[in-house]
Amino acid sequence: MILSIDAISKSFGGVQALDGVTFDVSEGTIFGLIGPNGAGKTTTFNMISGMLRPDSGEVRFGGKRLDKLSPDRRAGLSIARTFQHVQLMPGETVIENVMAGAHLRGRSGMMGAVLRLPRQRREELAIRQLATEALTLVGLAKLASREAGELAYGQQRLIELARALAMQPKLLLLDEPAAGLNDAETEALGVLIRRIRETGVTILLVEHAMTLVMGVSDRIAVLDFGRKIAEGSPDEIRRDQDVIAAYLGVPDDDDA
Ligand SMILES: Nc1ncnc2c1ncn2[C@@H]1O[C@H](COP(=O)(O)OP(=O)(O)OP(=O)(O)O)[C@@H](O)[C@H]1O
Repeated sequence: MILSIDAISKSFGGVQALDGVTFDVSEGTIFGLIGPNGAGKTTTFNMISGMLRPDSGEVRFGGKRLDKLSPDRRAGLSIARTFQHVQLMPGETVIENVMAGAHLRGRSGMMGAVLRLPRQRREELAIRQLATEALTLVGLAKLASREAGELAYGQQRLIELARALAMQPKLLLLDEPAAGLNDAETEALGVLIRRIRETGVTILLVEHAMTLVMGVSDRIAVLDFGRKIAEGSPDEIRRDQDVIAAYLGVPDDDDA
């Protein structure tokens, strides 16, 4: 298992956002995390990306405890994420935005900049190359020198995705990547997400667009009121009575 979520719980004041959620993600697969509004998807996502720590439970990546690591140590791990809302530098070119992702993993620090210029030049070229490959994968290579802020919204989301890919992640966390996209763009995104998996990247997908999740995920976990109510293949999830009830808003009589 590349990622193991083991009995994580989290409350915010009086709200139990997560209550003992457990699931495992196998390497090289696409794992969908779904659930109605307020189910705890973002909270789970933020615990994997390191923005939040669980009150209890463990998050392990490649066997290492993520929930114990400082933000600095996490930065060295091969986990990249995209955001629900586009976070680009609109005045910079497309490729500069993507290179900003790769820069995070560049090894020349301040001293390197002063003492080893040639090496830094080499790194710069390598980063540019990584960024170009990422842009090619998402289909934006031709727009590399355009200003990011000038592109259409759907393309800006792809720049974000390319920036995450330029980090060469083993695990890619996608937070509602289809938000704001039209049907054709969402379909194209599905093809792209599968293509990214083919390069060996493991993907965790939090998404409301059901057709996308059902179409690309190898496995899906469903959260409702902070608990996992189902896990399985897209077909199993589609037929699951608890899942159907949760989405239809049928009152939960579990605690009878
Ligand atoms: N920082 C916070 N402070 C207080 N309550 C929070 C905080 N973050 C989340 N919550 C609450 O925790 C619960 C789970 O929220 P979360 O955002 O994880 O759900 P979600 O499944 O991502 O929902 P959505 O689909 O609407 O984004 C909700 O009741 C939410 O109001």
